[in-house]
Amino acid sequence: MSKLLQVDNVEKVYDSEGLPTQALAGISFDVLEGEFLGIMGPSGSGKTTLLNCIATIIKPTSGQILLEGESISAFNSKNLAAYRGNRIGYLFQDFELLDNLTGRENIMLPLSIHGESVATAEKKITEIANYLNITDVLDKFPAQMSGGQKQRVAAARSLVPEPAIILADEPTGALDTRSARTLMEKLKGINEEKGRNILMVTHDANAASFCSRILFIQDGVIFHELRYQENESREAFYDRILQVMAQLGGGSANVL
Ligand SMILES: Nc1ncnc2c1ncn2[C@@H]1O[C@H](COP(=O)(O)OP(=O)(O)OP(=O)(O)O)[C@@H](O)[C@H]1O
Repeated sequence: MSKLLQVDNVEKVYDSEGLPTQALAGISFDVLEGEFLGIMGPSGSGKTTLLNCIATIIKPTSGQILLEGESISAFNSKNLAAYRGNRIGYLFQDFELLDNLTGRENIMLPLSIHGESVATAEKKITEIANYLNITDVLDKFPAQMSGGQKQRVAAARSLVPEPAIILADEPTGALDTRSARTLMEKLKGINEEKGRNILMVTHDANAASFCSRILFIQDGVIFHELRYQENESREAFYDRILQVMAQLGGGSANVL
């Protein structure tokens, strides 16, 4: 499998009011084509900092990040806009849907920005809405949807421009157990059936058990790695995740 994303010796030191905090301490890993990679670790271990560096929301202090072999820090403003707009997709805990737009309009938003024709956009939306079971909420506003429906609309919005990788930060964090499970099953399906790449930060062992590989970080470096074994049950993988979490401390282990 080829390397989709390369994180090479990335260090991030925050300097707030002269008090330096090392959030990432020279972290290195690759995301391979077709992976659903989970990032876990205790609170303050650097997970969001890592995701924000990949999303170009913040700049690493040193080291480099490459997408499909290209260094994202070397992008000019045009390439950077294209990278943020359609090579990476985002899925966050708090949905971030626009309240005054319907589900369909929210999903349509990135397509309109990229100048997609209405007919093509409609076709893509119909397909993804069917897959995520949100067809009946497409004409509703976010306030008229359940949390799970909102998050699946947000997932559709992040998937529809077909980015090279989806960056998900605690996507199940605001969902009840059933909705969290549905979302994870759908994300796993999209990864396996449609070959979409996902990098997901989570505290939740259940959500992580849908990943193909998990990196555990502590103090800004990789502490451990787990790989889903072929023919392994999700429950067995979940148990292995819990064992590592017990060594690390922190995190939640609610059964989905
Ligand atoms: N803007 C900032 N300025 C200064 N320090 C920061 C800033 N953002 C994060 N930090 C510090 O960097 C470290 C890593 O934070 P980060 O948010 O990446 O951790 P995390 O693993 O995502 O935590 P959590 O699971 O609680 O969200 C922490 O010590 C945190 O206090």
